Amino acid sequence: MTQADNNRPGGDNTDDAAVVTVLHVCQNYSKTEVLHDVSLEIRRGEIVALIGPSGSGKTTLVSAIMGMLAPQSGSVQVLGARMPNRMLLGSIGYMAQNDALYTDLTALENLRFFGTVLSMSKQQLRAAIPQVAGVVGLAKDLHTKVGNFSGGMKRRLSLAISMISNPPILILDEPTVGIDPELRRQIWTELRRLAGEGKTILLTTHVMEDAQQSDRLIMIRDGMNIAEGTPDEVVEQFSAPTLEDAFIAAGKGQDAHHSNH
Ligand SMILES: Nc1ncnc2c1ncn2[C@@H]1O[C@H](COP(=O)(O)OP(=O)(O)OP(=O)(O)O)[C@@H](O)[C@H]1O
Repeated sequence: MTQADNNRPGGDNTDDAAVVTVLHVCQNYSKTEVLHDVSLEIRRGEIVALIGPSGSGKTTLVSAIMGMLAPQSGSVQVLGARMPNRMLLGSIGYMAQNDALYTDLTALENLRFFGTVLSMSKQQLRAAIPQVAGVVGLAKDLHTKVGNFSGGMKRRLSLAISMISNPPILILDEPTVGIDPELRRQIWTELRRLAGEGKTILLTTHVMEDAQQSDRLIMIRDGMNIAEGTPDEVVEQFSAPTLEDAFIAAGKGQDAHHSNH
């Protein structure tokens, strides 16, 4: 553990400590309930995937975990602190679903900008920028204006930015959209390395390969946590041959549940 980790709130977490604890969270927009009594726990060094169909509440749940919204009921704790908590912003590297990048600036300038916002020194940036750019395969494109990047390159730059300050928690909203299989593999190797160092990684995904590679899956449907476990356990819970079949079976089960109420 680095000195920086020790200085962070809750940075002395032991290996099996819960880094994220969500308890009975409910969230409504107007009269629509988007999250219904969601509880979950994520431990240090785990890679957890939230999987669920479009509109099931994954991004809303992630926003509550990050403290970008205060849920109407229930609680969220991150590194032992109740969220929302501004002190924890620097401890969470976030990759949003919509790339929030400066298109008039180069990739290098974007990385420098976001690193500076996080109070990184010039020396820290000099070391971190080539490292994170290498991870996402953008080392040769650092001097290109982001406005000239493809969609996948923008996703990769957003991922690099989320990692720039080496935060203990990464929250990645659909990180591999538009990323080709070879680079996806490279990114997964890096995520595994980071988890091995004790980083905690939460991602949302529709991509079954990503779900399959995660340590644990949390299936979200209609704002509810309907299944949880390792990929093999989830497949078993639905008596399905593959994860994709389990995902489809979960949808059918949920539809049947609705028609009975
Ligand atoms: N600020 C908001 N105001 C009103 N409704 C919202 C707001 N944010 C999200 N919603 C609604 O809440 C529901 C859940 O949205 P959310 O973005 O959390 O789903 P998601 O699972 O992340 O979907 P996707 O996979 O498509 O990103 C959707 O019906 C969405 O329209």
